[in-house]
Amino acid sequence: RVYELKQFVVKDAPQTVYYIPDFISEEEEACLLQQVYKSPKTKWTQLSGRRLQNWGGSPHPKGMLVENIPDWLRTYCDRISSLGAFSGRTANHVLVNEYKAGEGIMPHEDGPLYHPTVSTISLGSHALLDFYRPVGSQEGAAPQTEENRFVFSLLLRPRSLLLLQDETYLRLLHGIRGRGQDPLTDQVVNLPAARAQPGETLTRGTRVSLTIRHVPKVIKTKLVLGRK
Ligand SMILES: O=C(O)CCC(=O)C(=O)O
Ligand SMILES: [Fe+2]
Repeated sequence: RVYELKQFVVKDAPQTVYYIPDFISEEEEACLLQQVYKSPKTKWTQLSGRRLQNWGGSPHPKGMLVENIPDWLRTYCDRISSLGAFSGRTANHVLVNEYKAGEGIMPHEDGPLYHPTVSTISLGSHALLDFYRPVGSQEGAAPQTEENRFVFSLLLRPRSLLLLQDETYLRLLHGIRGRGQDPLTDQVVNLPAARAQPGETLTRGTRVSLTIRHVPKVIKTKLVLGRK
């Protein structure tokens, strides 16, 4: 399993980043987008700079109350899990994020409630995912601006799969700048795999991402209706 993934490792990133272009087909992308936009309006949460759908339950320190993941997402949870992404476990949680051109997500850590692997399928448009050292992690008196905490970026093309593990997931923050255009520099470490050149500028459209993860601590409700 790991052997199959090995060819997709991003060598210029700290360990461990896999970037798989065209992980899904255009038909699958279209179907997924259709399903995302067919979901009930109440499934969306509006945040500043993006909209969000949560599937599988709300992760909680005491355990996640498991909710059903619909088949259209379950297929991808299974497909990614069978790559060995979650050390033999199966993904049970999906966040759907929608970003309009110019929107983004502040640098953050995903926190301890998830297995330390995140997998992301991008739909509709690209994004530049930026990585930062946490505040306070550098010696000396240099001001801790976002700029000098910045480490590298990854270009996520539509239909690609990104897998982040280990150091990259645990020690760095990740975010997406809220802007409409992305100039590509050599700080984007997966340009060849993403079939792009430094110096190019990509214009953003609406991107929908599926963030697929495994939440180890769950509570399964035993609701047995109509029985003693
Ligand atoms: O849209 C993305 O690729 C990133 C989403 C993310 O970081 C999150 O939901 O925690
Ligand atoms: Fe995140």
